[in-house]
Amino acid sequence: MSAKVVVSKRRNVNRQAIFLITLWPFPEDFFLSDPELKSKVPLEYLSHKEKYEEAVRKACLLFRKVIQLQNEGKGGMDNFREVLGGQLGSAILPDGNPITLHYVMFIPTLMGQGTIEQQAEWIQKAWNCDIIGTYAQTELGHGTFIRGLETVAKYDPKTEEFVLHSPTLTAYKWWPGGLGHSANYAVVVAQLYTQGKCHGIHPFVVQLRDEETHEPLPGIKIGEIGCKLGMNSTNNGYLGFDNVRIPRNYMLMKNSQVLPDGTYVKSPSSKLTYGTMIFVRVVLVQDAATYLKKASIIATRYSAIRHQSQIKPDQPEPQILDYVTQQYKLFPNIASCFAFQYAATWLWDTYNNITEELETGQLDNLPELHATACVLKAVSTADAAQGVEMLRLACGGHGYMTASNLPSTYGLVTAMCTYEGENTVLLLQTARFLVKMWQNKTNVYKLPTMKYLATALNRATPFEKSVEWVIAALQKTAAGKIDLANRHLNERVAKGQSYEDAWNNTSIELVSAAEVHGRTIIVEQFYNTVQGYKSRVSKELGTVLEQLLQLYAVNAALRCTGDFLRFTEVLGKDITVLQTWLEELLSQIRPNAVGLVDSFDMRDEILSSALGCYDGNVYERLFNEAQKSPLNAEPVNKSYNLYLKPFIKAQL
Ligand SMILES: CCCCCCCC(=O)SCCNC(=O)CCNC(=O)[C@H](O)C(C)(C)COP(=O)(O)OP(=O)(O)OC[C@H]1O[C@@H](n2cnc3c(N)ncnc32)[C@H](O)[C@@H]1OP(=O)(O)O
Ligand SMILES: Cc1cc2nc3c(=O)[nH]c(=O)nc-3n(C[C@H](O)[C@H](O)[C@H](O)COP(=O)(O)OP(=O)(O)OC[C@H]3O[C@@H](n4cnc5c(N)ncnc54)[C@H](O)[C@@H]3O)c2cc1C
Repeated sequence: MSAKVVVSKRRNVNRQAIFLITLWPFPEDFFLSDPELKSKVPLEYLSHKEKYEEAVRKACLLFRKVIQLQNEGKGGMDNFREVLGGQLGSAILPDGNPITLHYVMFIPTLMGQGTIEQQAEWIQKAWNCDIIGTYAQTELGHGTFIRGLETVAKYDPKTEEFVLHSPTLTAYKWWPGGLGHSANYAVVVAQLYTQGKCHGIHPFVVQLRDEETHEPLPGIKIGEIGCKLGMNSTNNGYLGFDNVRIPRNYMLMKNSQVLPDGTYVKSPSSKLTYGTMIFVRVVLVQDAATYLKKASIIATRYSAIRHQSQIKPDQPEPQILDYVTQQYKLFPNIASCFAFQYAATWLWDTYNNITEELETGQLDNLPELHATACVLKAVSTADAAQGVEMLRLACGGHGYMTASNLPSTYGLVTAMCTYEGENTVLLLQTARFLVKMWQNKTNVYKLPTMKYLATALNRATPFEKSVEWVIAALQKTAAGKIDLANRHLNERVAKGQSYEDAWNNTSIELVSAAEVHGRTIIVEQFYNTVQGYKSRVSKELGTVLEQLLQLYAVNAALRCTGDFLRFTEVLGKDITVLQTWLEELLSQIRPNAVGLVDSFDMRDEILSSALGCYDGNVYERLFNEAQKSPLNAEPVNKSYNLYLKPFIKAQL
């Protein structure tokens, strides 16, 4: 079947209507039609240095255009979100944006951790890009355990300055995006010492480079950390301090202060220092959805084009989209795109509501927000990374081509499992809060994401083929796992282990319990969203949304088969019903598969993929991309006469 026929075979699925989280009309054309935002040579054929230089060129043009839109009154933060996110952002800068951290962490930290006066001093400069910042927290020796960070900031009351110093090599900041050669300022997280006492980690604004010459300032040792699995133009850098002095008011003092005489004024909560990390984790759930959508579009469209093998001996080669195993690789990932999108939207609203409460000094909901942001970031990024790799494999050899854009997308999405809190560590953070709520259930009913813990364990959940049953079974399983882990914790303590050792020895169960809790939230949000839409969309659309919800739920249930058999009333025969249900749903979704991924509404320029192009001309595009290889510029490469020919002759 030629590409043209495939294009016309798209079902009458309304592209906009399906994806009901319609984004405001962002002017994609304003960016994508700009020839200066296109690379003259495919990035993969540039050197490491050229990749970075090309990325800086594009990033500056990109943000200049965003600021132009803003000055013309055409959008604000939403435009930044678009160009920084996994959709347009990664299309224009597929190997990472060296200025991302300026907008994603430097400015938000100034806003979240600076006093009003400090915001007045720094925010406008940052928005105007008079200064370019990054967020320097991680060190060579510490990324997760931030209470163990070694960079010190010692207050000198005589000069009313802080002296920043890296006492060891492992104290060097390592990883911050843009730190290598792009940023001239940073928020630096360091151990605060004043009047001879350490008060833990605090954020400081530090100038790194001269604002005119960009030369590193005295006492600043700075550079780039080298090649990585992906994101090689993000300019992740290292930073060491040799007794660098900064004025007292360069410590961001919204939550805690150091007075001119060195007196330390404690924050209402040490946890407020961690605020920026919650914000980014919330943003990453949306990015997980975006990267998974991109890979789903590419792999599904390619699966409609690719013909291979035979289902029946006397039949022509079918679309690989007709193999049920191929559908099983693709369709649950399509359903996950919707699930993560709806979870991201719900989490973003929750974050905004609770952040407003924090502004009024109300901290009650911060612990649940932290636990929820941790688990949704961990589950969505892990599933998205696994999903993108599965979708790459579903495209066979051509999925391994750089021109497919699947390897690069994998490089971007898998990094999210590590940065902004390594996933295991974040799941343990959620587990810590779940166990605390389990041990003292008096307030659990007040927690929207955890109130099920009050009743789920003893609630009967007789099997039925419904999403409602899956949610109830997931809740009962999560409660059962938390209860069991808590019992094992107590048994270990009773046998004489310290609570910390007991925690470590129970941590596999704790991580698993937190993960099931996270999946419970995602399925429930998907369910709530679909219920909310059903009365507002056409019957056909409601049916498709219901099919996607059921597919996501039954797939989540089948991933938990072992735990369901341990913690719910489900029996082996019920698992067979779930498997058959899944297969029915794959068949029901098949006619709309291409229309569904079209509804993600990503243009070819965003997909940047020879396999995912809307017109389906895959083979021509693969061949044209191959011609861009510098090796094809000449029929005989010089290595033949230099090495190969002498080698061959020597063997004769
Ligand atoms: C496009 C996007 C680009 C982004 C690029 C990437 C940028 C980065 O990677 S920036 C660096 C990110 N680094 C991290 O996320 C570090 C991860 N580590 C951590 O957050 C902490 O070390 C952590 C939470 C694991 C442990 O911290 P620690 O202080 O030892 O906490 P812990 O002892 O476990 O708990 C202390 C209390 O603080 C609470 N807490 C911890 N973190 C937070 C938080 N972020 N918000 C609120 N509360 C928190 C805990 O819940 C606990 O509360 P309680 O005592 O009531 O139970
Ligand atoms: C692409 C990229 C961009 C980044 N950008 C920035 C940035 O801009 N700014 C910045 O400050 N940082 C940045 N980082 C650093 C990132 O935040 C850290 O890598 C991350 O926090 C993990 O810390 P780590 O690398 O020290 O890993 P570690 O914490 O050493 O983790 C290694 C292993 O130890 C395990 N482990 C650690 N602690 C525990 C525990 N308590 N219990 C159980 N297991 C544990 C982990 O699960 C993991 O398996 C970036 C990282 C990447 C990959």
